[in-house]
Parts: sequence; structure tokens; C-alpha cells
Amino acid sequence: MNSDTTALTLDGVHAHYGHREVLCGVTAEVPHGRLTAVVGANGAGKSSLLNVVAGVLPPTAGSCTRRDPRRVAYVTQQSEVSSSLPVTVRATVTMGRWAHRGPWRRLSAMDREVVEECMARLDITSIAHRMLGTLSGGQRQRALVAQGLAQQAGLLLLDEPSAGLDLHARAMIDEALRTALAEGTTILRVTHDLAVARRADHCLLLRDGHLVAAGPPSSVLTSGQVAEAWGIPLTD
Ligand SMILES: Nc1ncnc2c1ncn2[C@@H]1O[C@H](COP(=O)(O)OP(=O)(O)OP(=O)(O)O)[C@@H](O)[C@H]1O
Repeated sequence: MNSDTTALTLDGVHAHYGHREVLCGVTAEVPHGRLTAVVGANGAGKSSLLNVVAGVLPPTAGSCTRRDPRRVAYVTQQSEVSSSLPVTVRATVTMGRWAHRGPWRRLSAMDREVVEECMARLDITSIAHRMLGTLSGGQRQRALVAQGLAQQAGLLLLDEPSAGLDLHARAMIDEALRTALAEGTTILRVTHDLAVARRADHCLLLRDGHLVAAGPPSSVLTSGQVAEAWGIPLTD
């Protein structure tokens, strides 16, 4: 991968929560304008990796360098906080425009257009007036993904965006992400769904804080590497 096509470089990244080391010398490149899937077992360090890229978790050693000066949007795993916020779906998606305009500023016609477009892409226009806390988990998750898209970021980080969603909602998210890719967004997506990972352009496989493989899904998600990463012995 040459530097023109690299959106992000991790170089020997170590990260800790207190004394616990959660990333152990991760060196990887993320291709520009492509979908990179981050996979691995529970606790492998996937969310920690996204936190480092988002700047939420500073590396204790090594570096994380972005080549794209455009902003980063981060859709974290659905939290209880989001469900208790007294805001409507439309207001939630509109918050995605704050990155451009600052909070509480008047929205431009273009801001409103982006908000409506992102809600349409996630099929949540009909629930735009509903309070976030009154929605099902899947509806709320779609609102949060729409908020991420509304930021029109150069780099979109998604932590298990389709966890717990039905087939229709999953397909909608995949389609919305395809559109964002076509518009030049680089996407880093944590997923437990190996079918999703196999459809990605690039794949990072983590185990116990170590990057054990990186590259096209066909070379990363081999039965041997999947068995090893999840600690499942091969039977054949
Ligand atoms: N805030 C925190 N404080 C302390 N330890 C943490 C914290 N967040 C995560 N960890 C620990 O860091 C390690 C990596 O966690 P991380 O959330 O990055 O894994 P993950 O691969 O995203 O897991 P999952 O698939 O379960 O979401 C785990 O051992 C976890 O217990």
C-alpha cells in the first residue's frame, strides 16, 4: 500500500487501560476510501483500536497517523447514555452537523438537506419526531449511524453498527455505507459478522491485543486463522 492510498497508519501502537495492556505493538495500514473490517474475539482489542484512532485512548507508545485532514466520525457501541438523552431522532442526526457549524448555530439549507438525506438512507424519516429513548434498539442504532453519516467525515469509525439488527436494517446500513464509500469516505468497521468482514475491502484480525493478520479478507479469514483467533481447535 503506498502512502497515496493509505488513509491511516498505525505504527507500533501500544495502549493501556490502567495497567492492562490492550494493544500490544499494532502496526497496520488502513486503505483510503475503502471499507476495512476489524475482527477478533471478545476482548481482542477492537474497540480499543477504534478508540486510539478516534483519539479517545492515547497510545502509550507508537503512533497513529492520519493522512486525510478531514474530520473523523465515531459511532460507538450503543450506550445507555444515548437512550436516556431527551432528544428526537431528527435532533440526534442534526447533532452530526455540529462538527461543521458548532452547536446551537443556525442550520443552513445544506445542513438540513444532509440530515434529511441521511435519515432517508437509514429509513428513519417516519420516526424523525420520536424521542430516542422511546425507540427499539435497532431504530436507535440506525439513528446513531445516520448521525455518523451526517458528519460527512473523511474517516468513519463504526463499532459493531449492525449488532442486534434485523436483516432489513443490516442491509440498509450496508447500503448506506456503500454510498459513503462511493463518496470517498474511508470506513473502519468493527464486526463479529464474518460474512460482513468477508465483503470488506481489507481486514484487520486482532487477538489478545496483537494484530495477527492484515490484508484482503480472503487471505486473513482463512479457516486456520479464524480458528486460532477465536481459540477454537480445528477438527479436520
Ligand atoms: N474502560 C476500560 N477499562 C479497563 N479495561 C478495559 C476498558 N475497556 C476495555 N477494557 C479491556 O480491554 C480489553 C480489550 O477490550 P475491547 O473493548 O477493546 O475489546 P473488543 O475486541 O472490542 O471486545 P468485544 O468484542 O467484546 O466488544 C479487554 O480485556 C477489556 O476487558
